[in-house]
Amino acid sequence: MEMAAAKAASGVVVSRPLTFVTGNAKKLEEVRAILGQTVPFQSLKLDLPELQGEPEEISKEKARLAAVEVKGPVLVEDTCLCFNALKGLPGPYIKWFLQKIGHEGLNNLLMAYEDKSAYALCAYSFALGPDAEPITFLGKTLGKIVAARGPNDFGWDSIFQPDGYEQTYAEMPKDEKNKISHRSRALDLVKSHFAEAGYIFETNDSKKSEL
Ligand SMILES: O=c1nc[nH]c2c1ncn2[C@H]1C[C@H](O)[C@@H](COP(=O)(O)OP(=O)(O)OP(=O)(O)O)O1
Ligand SMILES: [Mg+2]
Repeated sequence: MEMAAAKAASGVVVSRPLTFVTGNAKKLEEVRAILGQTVPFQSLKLDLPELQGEPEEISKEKARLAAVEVKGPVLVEDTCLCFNALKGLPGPYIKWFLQKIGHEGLNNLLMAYEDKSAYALCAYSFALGPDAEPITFLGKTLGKIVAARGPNDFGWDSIFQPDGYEQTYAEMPKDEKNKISHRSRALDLVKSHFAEAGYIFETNDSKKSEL
């Protein structure tokens, strides 16, 4: 399907709403908090298949699949947790590692190593439609892996302590995490890109909302 994008005086009017596709409610919560005020979007709960490979490629392929499903502009995200001692693993496979071995198992993976440093990496991909090539934006936060501290309500938040902080992501107030997180850093780039392109996405109530 061809995406109609008409030039308006103030920007590019995209004739469809932007859809953020994710199967993860906690992710969506953070994206709402970080992006919500600036960029209007709707969400679609869909657990898209993820190809093995480098984070950027996984994210791009997710965007391609999402754009075909939605038939319009989509934003997707793939998050990695990378241990330096393990040359970046579990990386994109963190979801399955977490599911199978949990916080303690993830700590145990590093038992044989002195180096507990890690980084959280977020790869956002945006596609204007099913025929458009997705663009990717990366955000990274450095830290280390610690024994779980704080509420256990979002993934590996309780075992990741960002550099310069005494608290894990889980112990930090949400707005504090959202200031320094891998997710907010990647979304800053997404926001800048939308602002530069001058996109005006159609909103659900069919009012056009300017950036
Ligand atoms: O800020 C975060 N703090 C803690 N944990 C996090 C965070 N962000 C993602 N996570 C978890 C969710 C999943 O276990 C894995 C990423 O996998 P990832 O494929 O990106 O997420 P997902 O499958 O849950 O949702 P989606 O449908 O958007 O792919 O790390
Ligand atoms: Mg996923």
